Amino acid sequence: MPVEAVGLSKHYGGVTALSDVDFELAPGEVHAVVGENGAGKSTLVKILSGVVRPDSGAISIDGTPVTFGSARDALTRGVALVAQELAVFPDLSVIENLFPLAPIRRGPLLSPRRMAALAAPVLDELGLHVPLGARAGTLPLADQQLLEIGRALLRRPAVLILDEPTSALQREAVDRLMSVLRRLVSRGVAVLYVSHFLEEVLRIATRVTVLRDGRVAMAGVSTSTVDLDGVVTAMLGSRTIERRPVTQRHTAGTAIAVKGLSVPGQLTDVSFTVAAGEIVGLAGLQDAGHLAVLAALSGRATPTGHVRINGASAPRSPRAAVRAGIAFVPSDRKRYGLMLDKPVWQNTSAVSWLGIGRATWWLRQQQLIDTAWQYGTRLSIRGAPTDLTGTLSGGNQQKVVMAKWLAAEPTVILLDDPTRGVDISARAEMHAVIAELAAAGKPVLLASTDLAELCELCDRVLVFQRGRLVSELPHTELSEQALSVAMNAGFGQR
Ligand SMILES: Nc1ncnc2c1ncn2[C@@H]1O[C@H](COP(=O)(O)OP(=O)(O)OP(=O)(O)O)[C@@H](O)[C@H]1O
Repeated sequence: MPVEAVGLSKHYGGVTALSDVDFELAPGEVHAVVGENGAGKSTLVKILSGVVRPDSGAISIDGTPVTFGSARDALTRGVALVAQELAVFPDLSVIENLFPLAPIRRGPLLSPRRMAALAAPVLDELGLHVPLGARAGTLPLADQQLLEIGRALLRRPAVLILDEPTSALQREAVDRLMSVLRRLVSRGVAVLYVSHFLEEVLRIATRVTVLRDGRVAMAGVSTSTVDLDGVVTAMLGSRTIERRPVTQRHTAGTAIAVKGLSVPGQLTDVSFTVAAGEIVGLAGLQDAGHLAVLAALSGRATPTGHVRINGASAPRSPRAAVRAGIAFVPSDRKRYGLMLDKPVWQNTSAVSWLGIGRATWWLRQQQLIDTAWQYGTRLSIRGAPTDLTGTLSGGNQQKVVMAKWLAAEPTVILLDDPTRGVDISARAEMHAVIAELAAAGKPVLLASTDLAELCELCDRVLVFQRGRLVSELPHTELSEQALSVAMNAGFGQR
């Protein structure tokens, strides 16, 4: 057994993140850890990889007790972590990110040519084809995620810990990662895999452990003896997921009209309309142009062409978009979404604040905290309005991003992977909220790497390839299979 943990506990102030957790990971297995947002998954993997020290409990590797002083300490013992929050160095190049210790260990072993030679097969295996000299911060989120995985693989770990490795990845990249993991496992590597994609988990993992409220609710059960229902029941305990029927919507009038929209290098001559109350999906592989549509409509790109949003022209900046009532919920919460060093309530009121001015903002503090409670309860955010946002679990942070836009009562909703890293019950709740916004007559544009999400929510989906709008699937024709085919079909169908 390379890793054996007994009685791990971790408290943050009054919050119990992990309580008396036993966990084992064998060579040549993928052991998945699942649970709702805030269940303690990241805390467990951070302890096992030396990032966080437990309050109590013991860890042994190959039967030898270990105490990790740091992540580097764990690395020297063969334990590598790909953390949930991406930690690429944005100003360093791809190759510098892959070999962050190279400047310290200078010498013939790590000459630039040698580094490139070592990196090439790993990046190839992962399907990450980017110039080695490119600045990591300029890469799309999915490539940054692959870059981090590549960095961990180059360490040739005996134990590889992946915390939500596929949250930004398209299906093809996920499939490639699965093949890589299968190869690693066949070589005897032990893999700990944390994910909210339960089907993916049951596909790749040999065993699954479920955490609930910091405790083990299902311990290392073989995936051949448990199904999706069993895992979900263990995750939720006595609770059930409330799936409220999607409110009947009446779409009327054109709310968004786009004609000949282009963004240099990203989008070419795209035209479509969205009715009030309609949810229109945007789908495409990486760099297909669908995200450029959101950027153009939210003031984050300078487009050419003709745009009318509720009768007004396209906003020229993110601030102008906010003032025009256009909400943009990003997938990259670290970069665009949140002030992590501020309490939750300041984040949830950050957008409304732009409209009401700083002085009033302070005067209305209690009211804003109440609003944060209200949305926190609605989206089941685990954490109080006064908690620092950075102390919330990843999925709960994503819910705060959503809450801050809801609190601003927007008139146009633009969403980019809004449920990334969010657990199944919160996902259902967020879907209900999106459907309600549409039912209230708001136009919604939804980009998502989660094809099931597009099928569940959208009235129709626009499919993009290489900067062009190539097809449109009405609700009646929507399926994950159909979407996948449309996204991958040869360029220029139209
Ligand atoms: N640094 C911290 N300070 C305070 N509380 C924390 C800290 N880190 C985690 N917590 C709390 O511990 C609990 C468990 O968090 P953890 O990140 O382990 O959950 P998780 O299962 O990984 O959730 P998610 O699926 O959202 O990533 C949460 O209530 C979280 O708010």
